[in-house]
Amino acid sequence: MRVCVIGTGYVGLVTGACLAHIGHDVICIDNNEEKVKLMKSGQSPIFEPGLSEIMQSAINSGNIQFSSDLPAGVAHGEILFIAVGTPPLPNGESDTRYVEAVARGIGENLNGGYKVIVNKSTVPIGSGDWVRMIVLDGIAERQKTLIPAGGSSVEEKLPEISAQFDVVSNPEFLREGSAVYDTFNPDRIVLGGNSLQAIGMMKDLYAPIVERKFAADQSLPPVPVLVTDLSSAEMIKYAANAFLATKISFINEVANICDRVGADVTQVAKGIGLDSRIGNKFLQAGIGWGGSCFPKDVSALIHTADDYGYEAQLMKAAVSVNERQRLIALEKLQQALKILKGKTVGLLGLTFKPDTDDLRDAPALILIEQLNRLGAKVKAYDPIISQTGMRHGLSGVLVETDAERLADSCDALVLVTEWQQFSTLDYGKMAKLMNHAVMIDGRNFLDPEVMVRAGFQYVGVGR
Ligand SMILES: NC(=O)c1ccc[n+]([C@@H]2O[C@H](COP(=O)([O-])OP(=O)(O)OC[C@H]3O[C@@H](n4cnc5c(N)ncnc54)[C@H](O)[C@@H]3O)[C@@H](O)[C@H]2O)c1
Ligand SMILES: O=c1ccn([C@@H]2O[C@H](COP(=O)(O)OP(=O)(O)O[C@H]3O[C@H](CO)[C@@H](O)[C@H](O)[C@H]3O)[C@@H](O)[C@H]2O)c(=O)[nH]1
Repeated sequence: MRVCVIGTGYVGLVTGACLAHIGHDVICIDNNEEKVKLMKSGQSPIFEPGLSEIMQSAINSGNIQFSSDLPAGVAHGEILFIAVGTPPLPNGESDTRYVEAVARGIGENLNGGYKVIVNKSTVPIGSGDWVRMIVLDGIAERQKTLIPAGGSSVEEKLPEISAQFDVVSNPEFLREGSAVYDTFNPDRIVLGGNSLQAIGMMKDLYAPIVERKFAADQSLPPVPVLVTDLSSAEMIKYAANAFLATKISFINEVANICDRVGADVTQVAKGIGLDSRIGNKFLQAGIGWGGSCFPKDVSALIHTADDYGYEAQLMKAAVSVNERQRLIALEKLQQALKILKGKTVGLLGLTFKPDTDDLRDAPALILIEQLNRLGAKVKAYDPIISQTGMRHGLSGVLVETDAERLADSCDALVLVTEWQQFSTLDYGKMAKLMNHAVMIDGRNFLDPEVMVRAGFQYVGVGR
């Protein structure tokens, strides 16, 4: 099928590349010319395992094009994905201005056969109908520009724009760091809308994925496809993220109690996770959740509830537990070093999770800010950020090129991101290079006994 994906961030680029890889004819549109240039040269503007390979295979098969030409994209696609960002406004509300710009742009350029406009961005409940309205506005705007010069009556002279379309909500559940894998191996596909034709086209589009033709385990039953109304589809996305974030806040709260009573939260998580009603995923206690989605999506749902006069108490509690949790490493550093002024703290990892270069709402950023406030010097080593350096605009932190340089002269290390590489560092050597060999393991990632043998005073979270 002919597909146009508008917005080539994590979601748009992975979606576009994966759909091209499974045989669709895809054009990816972005208004950032630099990004388009980079993608045209076969390079991915983001670090995401497996993405460059998928992009390259799609480029080689001629199934993918990159462009900043929205009209060309709209003309090309039978299915038009909106995949631009929906960042948070200061009050927690979702900023939908990029979605609005794209929807208007689609309307202004619609002319021709039937199109399905798909909201893949995470958008507030009700946005499906709103997008429809904006597209219609765009069509009306264009129509005005088409009135022939000298036309006296709009009704008389208005040319026909053939613009039949439906809007579908198709929320995205991929995780950064495993986005390509998640796209080919989804737990479910959610389609919201009331047009049989549009839903039928979406099912055709995803058929190879539903039938697990590109899955790691092709013997599994087909991927469940949930067809529902627009608002429920939009709500599913927010509810899924809010539930997962709450689950993490819950285990973090349990970890803080474990710290006080002398229990080990990793054992507790194992013990409760074996209950199939609870499940063992998202029970990793640590320094709190971050990233481009959980914080903004939970806040947006709280804001929506607020708009309807409902106080989302549980979600607000999940957020406040998380805000406190992000400072837990600071508290533990103060317990170990007492005074932080003048001390040097090294951060192992900067990104909000491993296998991504994304620093959006990363717990490391708050730690850097707070350590600076308390007069500590902050250094960091991150397998990806150390390579890409200051392009990320970090301030208040010296980014080192390897873990041993990081350890040199530090008074403590904090493991912030559980990069796999951090399991095989020479911790014995690192401990010797430090002023004080203190290790705050913000992800309970390291083996406490190994750390003690390496010469560290080891401090985990709830263990
Ligand atoms: N990042 C994730 O893991 C993830 C997962 C699921 C859902 N989502 C949701 O998907 C949406 C996109 O997220 P993201 O992280 O990929 O965003 P992003 O910020 O990484 O990328 C957005 C892209 O859209 C482009 N853009 C903005 N305005 C445009 C316009 N008018 N025309 C063309 N391109 C335009 C930007 O240049 C950028 O490349 C958000 O709503 C997000 O909540 C994200
Ligand atoms: O047991 C856990 C699991 C995760 N985290 C933290 O939670 C945050 C989010 O992690 P993860 O969910 O793995 O990454 P994202 O890429 O942000 O993915 C989430 O957000 C996406 C955007 O909406 C959704 O599509 C995904 O389904 C959803 O998992 C990160 O800071 C993790 O360190 C924990 O602290 N403990």
